[in-house]
Amino acid sequence: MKKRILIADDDINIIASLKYVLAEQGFDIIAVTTPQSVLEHLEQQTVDLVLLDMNFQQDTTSGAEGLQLVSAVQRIDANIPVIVMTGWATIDIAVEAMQAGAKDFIQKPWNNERLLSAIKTQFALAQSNQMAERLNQQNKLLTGQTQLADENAIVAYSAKMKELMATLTDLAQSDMSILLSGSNGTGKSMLAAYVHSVSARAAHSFVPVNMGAIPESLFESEMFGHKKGAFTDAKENRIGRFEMAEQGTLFLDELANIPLAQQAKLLRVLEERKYEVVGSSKSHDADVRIISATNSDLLEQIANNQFRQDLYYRLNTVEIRVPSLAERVEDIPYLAQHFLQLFSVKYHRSCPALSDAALTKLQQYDWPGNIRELSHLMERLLFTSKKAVIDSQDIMLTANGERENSLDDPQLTMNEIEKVTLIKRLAFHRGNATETAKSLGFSRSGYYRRLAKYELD
Ligand SMILES: Nc1ncnc2c1ncn2[C@@H]1O[C@H](COP(=O)(O)OP(=O)(O)OP(=O)(O)O)[C@@H](O)[C@H]1O
Repeated sequence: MKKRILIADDDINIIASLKYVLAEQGFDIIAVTTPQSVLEHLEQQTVDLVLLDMNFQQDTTSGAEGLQLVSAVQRIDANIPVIVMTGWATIDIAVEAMQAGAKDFIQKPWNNERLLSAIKTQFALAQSNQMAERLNQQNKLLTGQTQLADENAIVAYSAKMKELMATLTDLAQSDMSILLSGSNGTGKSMLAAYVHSVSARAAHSFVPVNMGAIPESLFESEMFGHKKGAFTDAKENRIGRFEMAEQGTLFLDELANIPLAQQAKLLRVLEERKYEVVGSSKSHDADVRIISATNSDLLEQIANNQFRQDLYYRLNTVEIRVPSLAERVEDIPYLAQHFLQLFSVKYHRSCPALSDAALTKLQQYDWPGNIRELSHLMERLLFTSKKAVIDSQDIMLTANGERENSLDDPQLTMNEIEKVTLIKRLAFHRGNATETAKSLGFSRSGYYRRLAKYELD
């Protein structure tokens, strides 16, 4: 949009030549000849800059009239830059005008280049002030929300996520088994907990179990519990996950990692709605709602005889696909700010803002690790950028979606090297846990132990 300049001078010849010079530069010009009409115009329309004569009556040389007008303009809108002009320039008038709020001072007869450069400088300054003010407001808003920072708050602004949340809220009212599918880090665990929290079972426990992390030999003991002495290592009675989730929700995460033999045991419990504690023959009712999650293609696993079809049908009364982050780029700015806020509260640091260019960069990246990756990046940026406004060059991403973490850094400890390697390998296998563990030579439980250790889970 064209910038609008208000010229105020009582000499119509001066107005004519200023108009000529400025209109040629593409500015929209309004010209007035009395102090009163300056104020009237400012009250009625948007003006981006005022070019003001300091002496409206030719015989006055004090500049008092101009000074009063500068102050009056400031009272109407302190953000409008005022450049004063006078034919009787003295350093005193210049100083007074600046003190009254003028941003610059031009001496008549003026030099066109100097005049244009002064005007352009004011427009550039006004724009950056406006930007700083916007960021300041955003920061205030975020700091004001500090008390409300909630790591369980689900960010869902995109149409896809709004629809998904509405479906889940609806399904939560039923007792149906829900299978959440989607890549790693898309929020499946969080959404499972959400369903529980708005369901009729909310007053009871939500019990997550990472099926990949349970050693095969301990599956029954973990899930159904054991009696003291039931096997060599059973030194105490142990409550299983089904019992913990009694009347609540049992969340079976990484479902595809259940070995076939254990799948049969789980299926029996789900069919009969009864289970036995290891070392006891007494049956317990399994009053739990099951939500499960997977990032694998279960149909492919069924076709390869790695997953039981009957168990799949038992668990997927409803199957919901959680979209990857790249499929909901509209959420990225909100998520990024949400995590910056959460981490700044956690680490007692002031919360930085993200520049528009930084947000664009985040939206153009493909996020193989999805929301978890975004969250880790925001945590890291809080320490590496240390700026009030994070800009695009502060964000280290590469075009193919891999992080620029160098293992050659001589400062890295062995743990840090392991963590970086794990992150890189996970990204390489696009979040596939089985492939990542296999390629690093870790057992499934060893892999999950490390994920937990480095807080990558
Ligand atoms: N919509 C969201 N709003 C805010 N935070 C989110 C959202 N979705 C996910 N998160 C956060 O991102 C991280 C990863 O989410 P979560 O663990 O639920 O993903 P997941 O799909 O279960 O991952 P995995 O398949 O690896 O188990 C968590 O810290 C979670 O709190």
